[in-house]
Amino acid sequence: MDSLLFIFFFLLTPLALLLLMTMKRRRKRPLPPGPPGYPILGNMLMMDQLTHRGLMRLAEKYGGLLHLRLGFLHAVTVSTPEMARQVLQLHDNIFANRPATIAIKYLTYDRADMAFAHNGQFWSQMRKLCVMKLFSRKRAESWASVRDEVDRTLRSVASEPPLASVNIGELVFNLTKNITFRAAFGSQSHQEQDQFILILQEFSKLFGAFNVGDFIPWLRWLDMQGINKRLKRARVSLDSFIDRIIDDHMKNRKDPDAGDTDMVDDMLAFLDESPTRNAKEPADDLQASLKLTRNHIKAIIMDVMFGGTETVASAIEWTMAELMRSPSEMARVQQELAEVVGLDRKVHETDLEKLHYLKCAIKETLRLHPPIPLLLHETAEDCEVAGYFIPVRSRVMINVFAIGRDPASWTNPNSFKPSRFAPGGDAEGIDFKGNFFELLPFGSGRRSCPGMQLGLYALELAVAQLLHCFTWELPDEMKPSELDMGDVFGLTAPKAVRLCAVPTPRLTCSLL
Ligand code: HEM
Repeated sequence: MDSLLFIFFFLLTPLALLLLMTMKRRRKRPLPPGPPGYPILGNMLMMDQLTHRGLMRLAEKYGGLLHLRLGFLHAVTVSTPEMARQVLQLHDNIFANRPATIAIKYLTYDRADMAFAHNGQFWSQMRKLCVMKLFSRKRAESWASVRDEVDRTLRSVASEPPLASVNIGELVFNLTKNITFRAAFGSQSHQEQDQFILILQEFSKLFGAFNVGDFIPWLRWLDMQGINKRLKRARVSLDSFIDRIIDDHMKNRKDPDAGDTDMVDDMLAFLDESPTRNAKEPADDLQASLKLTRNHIKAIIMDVMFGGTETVASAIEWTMAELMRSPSEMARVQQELAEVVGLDRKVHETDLEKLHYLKCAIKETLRLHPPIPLLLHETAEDCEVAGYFIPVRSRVMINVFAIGRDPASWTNPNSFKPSRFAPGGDAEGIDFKGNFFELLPFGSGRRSCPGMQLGLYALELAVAQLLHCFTWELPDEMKPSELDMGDVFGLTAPKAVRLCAVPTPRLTCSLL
């Protein structure tokens, strides 16, 4: 009896008090508004509405900060510039973690990459490595692969028979895939590239697969969909593929200052088993403190492949599609190209800075079609935003797509009007570097895109060359207004129907 009393007073009473205090605190600060859900399942039956477009519609009804319960998980969506400022600037240290599904944890070697690492020391060192070495401006400028691959794409278009329609979507996806593959691994055989694409495709399917265990943890062990077996197989294929490439690179070490290194070369200096790892010179702070394993290298390479391929490809395709749907805007961009570059040569990188209207058209495309429409973050602790309670480990979805079309921030938000960013336009001076919360295609703050410079370089050069070297007509006498502008939702939001168009050479010089 005595021991029962002891348990009651010394263990249960404090626990009950704690519970009461938490409930009292919670009652003062409600969760953000949201649609009602069912017991245990919460809003899981609304899964098909959790796309950028579905969430934008829900935000119109419930507001810029919206709460959903997905099984045992709290989810919050952010759909206005002001709410985005609150989570990405005011409370950025709380909102800078990343959520990860079972599949993502396994395929990133338990968050050994940068994109899925939680905000902390490891992530900040990885970020330094990426910003200073792997994705630096110097690398962008010396990225011969961008120039070479864009030229190769132009040659392939120029060699099409007259009046043949070109699938621009496929063309530019191949282009960006080749660019990132060469930047990551250097030149490899086509056979190796095809093998790697198969691995990437399986990773992509597994990243997007719905897994009940992510929402109801006690159902994890069941593996009803057989996902665990597929995850193991996918990782074994990646291991054997990249281990071979790392071994080859270790055998043929390159001078890091030679200027022709790829990302694997650059990361070898940080590999724990590397012979140069403990060399006396040069040992900057990062090299002394950051130790990478092969798993880190594999995980970072996957970040680059996923972060840098489809994003850039979909931005090129959307820019071309928006311009083809607005012939007067297309004419203005091509007129600028003719004046700045001249019709007797291709575009040089140094021309890009002078192509102001082309840049406006790209900015307007990124506003209407941000390649990553939902930014996924996770809270590191309980907090309060705009008077609402957001629990720790909530999944946060920042709806950049809805924000870019916010009627309170943009006039005619759904129209394609590049001139809004030009001198005298009502959005003049707004850029996408993360200071203007109404335009966030690259995010803002500590988790914003570290590959922005590289991405923009490939995007601007590809669009400029395609529009300068050719005029484009829609096939089969299709009218611009008939162009399908629907998108599909996944890790990115590319065009649902690939853009096809008929090119006619525009320059007096040969492209072949
Ligand atoms: C048009 C091109 C691109 C767009 C629109 C884009 C957009 C984004 C966005 C929106 C984020 C997430 C921001 C957040 O969660 O708050 C992101 C993160 C990231 N991007 Fe990009 N990106 C592009 C190109 C690239 C390229 C070329 C690379 C690599 C070479 C890259 C690598 C990454 C990585 C590694 C992250 C994760 C950063 C972190 O979690 O700390 N991206 N990008």
